[in-house]
Amino acid sequence: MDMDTQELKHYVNGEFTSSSTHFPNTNPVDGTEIGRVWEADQATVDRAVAAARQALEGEWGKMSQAGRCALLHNVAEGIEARFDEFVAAEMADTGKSLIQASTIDIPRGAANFRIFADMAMSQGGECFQSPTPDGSGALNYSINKPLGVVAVISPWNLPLLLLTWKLAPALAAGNTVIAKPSEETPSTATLLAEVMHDAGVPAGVFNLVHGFGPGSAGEFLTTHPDIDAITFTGESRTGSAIMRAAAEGVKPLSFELGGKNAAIVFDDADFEAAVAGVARSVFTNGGQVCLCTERVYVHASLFDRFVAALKEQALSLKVGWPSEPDTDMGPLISFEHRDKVLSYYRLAREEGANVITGGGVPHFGDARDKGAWVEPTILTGLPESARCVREEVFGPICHIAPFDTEEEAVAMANDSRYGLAAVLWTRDLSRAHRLAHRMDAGIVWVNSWYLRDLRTPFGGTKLSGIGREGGRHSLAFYSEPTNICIKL
Ligand SMILES: NC(=O)c1ccc[n+]([C@@H]2O[C@H](COP(=O)([O-])OP(=O)(O)OC[C@H]3O[C@@H](n4cnc5c(N)ncnc54)[C@H](O)[C@@H]3O)[C@@H](O)[C@H]2O)c1
Ligand SMILES: O=C/C=C/C=C(\O)C(=O)O
Repeated sequence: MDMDTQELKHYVNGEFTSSSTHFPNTNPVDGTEIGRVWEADQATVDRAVAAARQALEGEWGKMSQAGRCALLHNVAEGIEARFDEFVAAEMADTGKSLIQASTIDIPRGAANFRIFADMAMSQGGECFQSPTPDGSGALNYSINKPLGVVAVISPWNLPLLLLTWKLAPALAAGNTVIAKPSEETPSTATLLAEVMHDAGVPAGVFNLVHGFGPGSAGEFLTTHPDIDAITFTGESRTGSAIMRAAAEGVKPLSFELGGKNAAIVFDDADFEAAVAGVARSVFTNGGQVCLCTERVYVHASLFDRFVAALKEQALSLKVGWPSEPDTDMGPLISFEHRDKVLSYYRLAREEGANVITGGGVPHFGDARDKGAWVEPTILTGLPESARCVREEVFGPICHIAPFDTEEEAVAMANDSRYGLAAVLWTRDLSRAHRLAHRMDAGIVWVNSWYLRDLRTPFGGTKLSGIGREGGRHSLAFYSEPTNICIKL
């Protein structure tokens, strides 16, 4: 793909195609247009769904598990063979740092295909030897069939990682897919289509349509009568809209949604580790990770020292050109998202926050002044009822509040409509286990953040989602078990 005159097409039934309208692709570093993206109309989506159905009932549906999983390994190798192209494309769409794109986003694209190909091959089924009234006995065993034609809708913050986190298990379980990446980040999804094509994935197995949500490809997919299931990662309110769209057809849904994640730093914590760990969990990817910390609770005895230390960390972040190897943070994804984050920076002041650092837009004196940049920001002094403490901002910002007792800390951390991730910083092993059990969150890290084992259940409670992804949890969602009872 030529990034200078980028023209991003859909991938339908094994062919790259255009449609009737297109939209610009913009680099948020300096606001330059880097190409154009075709927007799928209803007819394009209809063709993609029909191609997926035909593949499911054809070559792909008849292919062995081993054959499918060997192809997924080929895809992983194809991503790695074009690693630098994927890194460049991800950075151009998002402005994320070279460090982030090359150590997290793109490696996980390949890893996601490998983990689910291997787990699908090694996962057996259930079998029971059952008693019967006449004493002859019965054998109960289950087989897993694919759900069918699956719509995959993914967000812009970790574009390849989150697309393949859904796509890989869906294909490993034998489904066919129509994927719609975020309109903000079309590039690596299109590269992936090239890799899938070259890897020999049969036509119609993986289809890619570009576009927006309402009134565009996203809505055309979620309301399509021949879609069998929907897997979505994005904002909670979008999840509500998709639930409404899917309700008529009672479609299975997998949702990974928003968060307002808390970190709790206890008085016995390794102070330096906690400061560095919280800085990482607040500012990674400019705070544009669903698992990022936006609420920090620090034991009163450490509070002033911790605030000062985290401020020092924020000021030491290199907010700069994404391609520079020591850059920690780039711009936000778009001007629209920057306006949202800046509106919370203004709101924080209106709600009476102390702005410890940040709260505005950095000045570079070069082309970056035309990009979607904000300053890393730390707040204190707000009540727990403040909107900046309750609502997801999804930017490089956190609010720090003191606590005196465990009970107080847990109560504040759990007082949220979200329940995705929590981080506990303590050396007390008993407290770590005891409080991890009490957190209203799908994922709890102790003395670490974003350490990932892809076999573990990943997802959130409350407004943070429905279901879990990861390992057998993903394969279970993308499968329909049938139990068979044989009387002996
Ligand atoms: N829980 C997780 O694992 C996780 C991971 C990443 C991001 N997120 C969340 O995602 C959000 C940021 O991502 P975003 O801004 O791309 O989210 P978003 O909801 O705006 O968009 C996500 C995707 O949904 C599509 N979409 C939007 N409206 C739609 C509709 N009505 N019907 C069908 N498709 C529609 C978009 O085009 C995009 O592809 C944050 O809230 C973040 O917390 C959650
Ligand atoms: O922004 C959300 C990040 C999600 C990360 C994962 O789903 C993962 O690491 O598997």
